[in-house]
Amino acid sequence: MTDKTGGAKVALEEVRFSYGEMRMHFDLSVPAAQIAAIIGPSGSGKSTLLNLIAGFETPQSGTIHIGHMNVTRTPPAERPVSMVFQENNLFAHLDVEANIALGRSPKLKLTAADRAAVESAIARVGLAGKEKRKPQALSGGEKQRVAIARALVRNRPVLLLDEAFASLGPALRIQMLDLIKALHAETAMTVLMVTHHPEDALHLDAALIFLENGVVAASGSASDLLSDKGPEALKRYMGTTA
Ligand SMILES: Nc1ncnc2c1ncn2[C@@H]1O[C@H](COP(=O)(O)OP(=O)(O)OP(=O)(O)O)[C@@H](O)[C@H]1O
Repeated sequence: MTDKTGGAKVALEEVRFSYGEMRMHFDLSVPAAQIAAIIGPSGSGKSTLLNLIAGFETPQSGTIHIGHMNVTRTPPAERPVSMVFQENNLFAHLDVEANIALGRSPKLKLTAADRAAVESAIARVGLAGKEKRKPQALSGGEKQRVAIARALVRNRPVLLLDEAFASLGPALRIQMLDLIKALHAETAMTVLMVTHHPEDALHLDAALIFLENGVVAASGSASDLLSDKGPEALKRYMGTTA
């Protein structure tokens, strides 16, 4: 796949959302074609932030823009995003090819162009020869490759990864990060990635967004924020304060 999808800017303005007592307030902007890693303690609001962008949750107030589109009240399927979760991305009764093709046509009514896009995505994520396998015959890493291929054929400018590689071992996680890096270089999509590994942001040369208690406590380049001069709150999270 060599077509440049081209990313879109993701901007949340004064977005407020709460689950009971847990009040969250997001004001942030990720430029088009940037990779941003979202880190922070458990319960700080990382998944909620992605769910608001994807449309699985709706803000109580504030606005969300993706590119020039105000998507604050837009249903998830109509937003220009794809999302990959930690698990359960695939339908167990469908083979690799069909699981990916769902990204083009939810009823699997495929045109020749759709089939070509699916074939190309399968090759791009390194699954050629495994098209007819069902998810149960795939490793954890292969399953996530299928989910990424589905996102690729959707051709959306924003990719959301919610701890997508958390259940993989370290070497496989790095392989998947390298795949994202290569796909990003080809498509220039905007990537927002929730991770419990701040070093992932360094590996991807990404921006870092650090959440604490439902707000952005720090943001900037990963190498700056993770250096000695980074904010105290981040050092506490990293366990690097004296
Ligand atoms: N569906 C829900 N109903 C009620 N409260 C929720 C729901 N989902 C999340 N919460 C609460 O909202 C807060 C933020 O949750 P969220 O899942 O966004 O955090 P997170 O940073 O992704 O955490 P983790 O790293 O553990 O996945 C937490 O206090 C959580 O308990």
